[in-house]
Amino acid sequence: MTRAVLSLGANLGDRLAHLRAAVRSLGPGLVRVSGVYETPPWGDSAQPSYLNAVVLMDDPAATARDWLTRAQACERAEGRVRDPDRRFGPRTLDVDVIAVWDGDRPVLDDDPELTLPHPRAHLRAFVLAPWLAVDPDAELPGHGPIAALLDTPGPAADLAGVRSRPELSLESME
Ligand SMILES: Nc1ncnc2c1ncn2[C@@H]1O[C@H](COP(=O)(O)OP(=O)(O)OP(=O)(O)O)[C@@H](O)[C@H]1O
Ligand SMILES: Nc1nc2c(c(=O)[nH]1)N=C(CO)CN2
Repeated sequence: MTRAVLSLGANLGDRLAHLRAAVRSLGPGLVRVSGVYETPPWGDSAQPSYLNAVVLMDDPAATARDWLTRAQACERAEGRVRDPDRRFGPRTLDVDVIAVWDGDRPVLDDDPELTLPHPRAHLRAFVLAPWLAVDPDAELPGHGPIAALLDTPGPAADLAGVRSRPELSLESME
């Protein structure tokens, strides 16, 4: 049985529509959806700002690898095109697997195809802030409480630019 935290990001096209499509297609197993946040681009500043959110998932049948398969299927469905020359460049939809638990045990893996926890999650206010809002006691395996991570220099500096967009809810999409 696995639980997973996935992060969603979009900065091209109809950003909200891409996030909504991801939430809809992740469907069964969705436990909680964060609010939507407007965030400055991280890692490559010459691109539009992002909408970011985090979802908490739980599916007794899913392996850790299944979460990556589902994440990548969502990205493909939203027409994501990878630019090999821009590692952190713009995209219609990015779905990252932030962390996975098998029962109470965190899944740790240094496989480049699926590194767990996500190797840059602890540095990203655009992941930590939405996650904290839906699970204040959460811990990122190997790094500790996410509330404390948001107090570390990189995320703390970036947090000032992270803005809640309550009018852009992902929860009631009918
Ligand atoms: N935890 C993870 N979540 C998503 N992809 C991962 C993870 N660990 C490794 N990968 C691998 O990373 C590769 C590149 O993924 P992607 O293009 O989404 O990266 P990115 O979004 O540009 O950068 P970042 O992973 O820093 O957000 C994928 O082929 C995937 O197999
Ligand atoms: N604010 C923000 N910046 C990013 C994001 C993202 O989702 N949000 N995703 C990236 C992909 O690696 C690179 N930079």
